Amino acid sequence: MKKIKVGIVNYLNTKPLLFGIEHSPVIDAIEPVPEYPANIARMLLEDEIDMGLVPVAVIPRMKEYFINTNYCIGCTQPVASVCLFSDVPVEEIKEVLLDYQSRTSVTLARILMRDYWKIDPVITDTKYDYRSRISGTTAGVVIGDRALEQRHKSKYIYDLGEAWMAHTGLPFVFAAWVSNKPLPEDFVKAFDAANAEGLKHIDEVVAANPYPTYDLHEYYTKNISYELDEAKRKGLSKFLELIGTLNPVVAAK
Ligand SMILES: C=C(O[C@@H]1C=C(C(=O)O)C=C[C@H]1O)C(=O)O
Repeated sequence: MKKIKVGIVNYLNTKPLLFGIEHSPVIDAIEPVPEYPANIARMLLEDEIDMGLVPVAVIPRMKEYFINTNYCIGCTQPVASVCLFSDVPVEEIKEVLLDYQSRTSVTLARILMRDYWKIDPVITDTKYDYRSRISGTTAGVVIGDRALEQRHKSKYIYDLGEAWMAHTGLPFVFAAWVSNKPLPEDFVKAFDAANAEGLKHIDEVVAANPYPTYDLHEYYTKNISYELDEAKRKGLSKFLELIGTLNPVVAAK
């Protein structure tokens, strides 16, 4: 049988879900494609993969989409790895560099700058590592493992998950298992069960990934929230609605 191509975010935050997938028979039904989130989004839009841990900000650009399983990369507390990093307080920021690896968080940052922080800095897209340019009044949105590193470097750290919750009172979903076609029900069920199983093995995942930069147990159990429950689905709808209020050119990036 043809394997289902699945884009898997190559960050530490995905390891618990990946552990479950790799230890489940469902691994034989898939071809895993490890990539950073913006590339997973592009591959799904271009039908190079069937499903992925897809940045939810690209959902409005899909002809047809299906949100599979009850798992996601979300947060109900500060997320730690999606932040606006700056040398100066937010109201003094003049330019914001946006992470080329992100689709959701850069969109979220635009919404929060407009509606929550009420600042209007110059927004600059990036194409490659830009972190050394975060200095003075130039701030940067950084996601993933690189954000956990940047926490040791920047004086001001504005957590985008925390700001979203302060602004809306809702949890946030960064990425979900989105497919561009309906997938077999028995596959989705097995994939859901594999995700659930992975989350029961956090201690093993932490042990397998020595990481002096940040406490991964804390990251997996307090910062990232993996259950795609009702409250998160509400947060997701609200976010998709707000994307529609952005300048269409920007929203479609
Ligand atoms: C919490 C995170 O969520 C990620 C953020 C994404 C984005 O901004 O597009 C996409 C996938 C998630 O892995 C993170 O990477 O730190």
